[in-house]
Amino acid sequence: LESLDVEAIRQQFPILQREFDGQQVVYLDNAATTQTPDPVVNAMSDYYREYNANVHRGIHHLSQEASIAYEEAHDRVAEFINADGREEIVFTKNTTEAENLVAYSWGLNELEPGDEIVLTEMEHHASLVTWQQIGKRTGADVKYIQVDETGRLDMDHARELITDDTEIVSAVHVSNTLGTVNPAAELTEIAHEHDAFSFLDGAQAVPNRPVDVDAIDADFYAFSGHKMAGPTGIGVLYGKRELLEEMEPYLYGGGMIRKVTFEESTWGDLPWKFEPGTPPIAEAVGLHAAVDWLEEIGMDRVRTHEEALAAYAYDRLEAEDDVEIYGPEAGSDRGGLVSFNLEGVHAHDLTSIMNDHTIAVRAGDHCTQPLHDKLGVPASTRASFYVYNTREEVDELVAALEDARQLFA
Ligand SMILES: Cc1ncc(COP(=O)(O)O)c(CN[C@@H](CS)C(=O)O)c1O
Repeated sequence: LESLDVEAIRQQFPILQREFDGQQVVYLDNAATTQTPDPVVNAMSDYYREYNANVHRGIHHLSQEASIAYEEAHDRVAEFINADGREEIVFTKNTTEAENLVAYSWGLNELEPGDEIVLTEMEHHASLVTWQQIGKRTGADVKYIQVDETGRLDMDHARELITDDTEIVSAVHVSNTLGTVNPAAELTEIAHEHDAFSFLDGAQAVPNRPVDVDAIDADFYAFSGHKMAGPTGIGVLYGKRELLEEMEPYLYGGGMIRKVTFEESTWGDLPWKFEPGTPPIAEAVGLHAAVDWLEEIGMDRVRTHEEALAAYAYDRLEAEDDVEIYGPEAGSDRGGLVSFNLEGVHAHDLTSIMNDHTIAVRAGDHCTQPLHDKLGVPASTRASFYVYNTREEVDELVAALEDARQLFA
């Protein structure tokens, strides 16, 4: 697998040439959001310049072009994750809304006291808070698969926790804090052994590695456009067709109906049933362009590049005596990010020092507060990589630690 031509890739991101105080930006906050390459920006500009119109098959030429582009974006995303067609691809605002769609449309209607929702201790708030609140409103119990001392899921505990009372297992595919790559297919298999649904949060997986929802056999799978070189404002809920067919929408309005009378309404075909009102048309065009752009690079090469950078960062940070790293050692089950703390320096102070060096990393709980409580730290600093990052940028990150030591430690 030949490596990426990072320089050629970087040329497509003018933002990476930006300087602050005479220093070129080192963008290592890709788990929060990735940057947007020119082909994606241009595709969205072209839409607004040449065929902007509302969708749902208006009669005029522009609406027909916009409708086709919007519908074909669903087809392209379906192909990208090996779903069975556009009917299984609902465009949402983001991963968070995709989680809420299943929670409100299925969870609120189907769950009752005695049922169980199984999450993991490393869940992002998008999943954890959503299902926690649905549990409170339905009386279903919420349980958490433990994370072991290496930062991996305790799969023995998973097998113990998932029972015939489990109705859904909602798990992060790749942890945005630990980098852990969870065994999505195995979790799904265990869930299915107990007739429970499997919902994978793929916000840190689809942008970074090949994902095949059919091979995983997930019932639901969610991710966001802005984390995969695409625009903000669009996410994806994948759902098995037969499940989405049975689910009641929870957002109503135009575009999602078949027939409306004063007394009653019936719902449109999939996926439109779950896409009320004017959808994110330009964003869908952008997401389509992002998928094309990523596929041109090749997701295997994206994964290899990220894992190599994460391994290099892990090794460099591991070599520092006063750095604590969270999550599994570098390898096949660590994605392209590293969260850590520098002894004696709060993550926010460290990240501020990093910013003095024009290095963009993230400090905080990364929307995984319960996990940080379990780790026994209030916050961590996280460096997360993408296709345009280099080993030299990792070296700059490590070098900046010295300033922090001088100032704070
Ligand atoms: C695993 C995981 N699951 C869900 C989300 C939410 O994605 P949205 O597009 O914001 O809805 C995220 C986004 N995590 C950002 C913001 S906290 C991070 O810095 O890690 C995620 O990483």
